[in-house]
Amino acid sequence: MELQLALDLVNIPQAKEVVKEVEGHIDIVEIGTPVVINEGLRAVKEIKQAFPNLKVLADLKIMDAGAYEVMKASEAGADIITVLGATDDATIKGAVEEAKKQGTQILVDMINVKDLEQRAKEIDALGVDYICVHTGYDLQAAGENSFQQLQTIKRVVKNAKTAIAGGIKLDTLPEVVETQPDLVIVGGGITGQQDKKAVAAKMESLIKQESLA
Ligand SMILES: O=C([C@H](O)CO)[C@H](O)[C@H](O)COP(=O)(O)O
Repeated sequence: MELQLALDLVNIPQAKEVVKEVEGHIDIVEIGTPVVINEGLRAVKEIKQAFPNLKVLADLKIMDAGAYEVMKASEAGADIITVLGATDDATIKGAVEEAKKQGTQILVDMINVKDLEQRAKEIDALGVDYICVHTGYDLQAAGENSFQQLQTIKRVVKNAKTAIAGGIKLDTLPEVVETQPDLVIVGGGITGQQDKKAVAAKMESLIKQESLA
């Protein structure tokens, strides 16, 4: 099980500061969608250059032009790029083919997918690397989470790795790791804390314990 730090509400210098603080405790650093909107793929490039030992995920949430956008993110230094599960298969296939050429990986974000079980099976057959359940900020504000959805994809996904994102905090992490996703994505649960390093270290320890169990 791996831990991904999601950076959403920062600029590039702030992103570097946060990563410097917690880099020993995370596996992947995510350049979040709001950061890409504000700073462009330059954010991916600068973080990869500054932290070459960490994998960098570009959260582009691709909905169209899969191959082209994956190519651009890969050229900027991304190791993993996100595509939305709600899009059509042609976009996902294009993204997967291009990622293979580039030596990068595709994480499909299932945010707002209505028939999760059926769509997860379809997407699993397309050769993606990760399938991720995700409750976005707007539904988190309404008290929702994806813990139940994680159990669904754990049951039906046979090839891809499974991942979960959306509002995970230190106190809810044990419930998440019990279901054994391959990847846990945490943003505000680390970035919103006073002592980010201590929280990331505790999360890492919970995740590694569960991986050994
Ligand atoms: O993908 C995300 C969201 O849609 C904003 O871009 C976040 O990175 C993801 O939800 C993880 O962040 P937290 O919910 O703060 O843990």
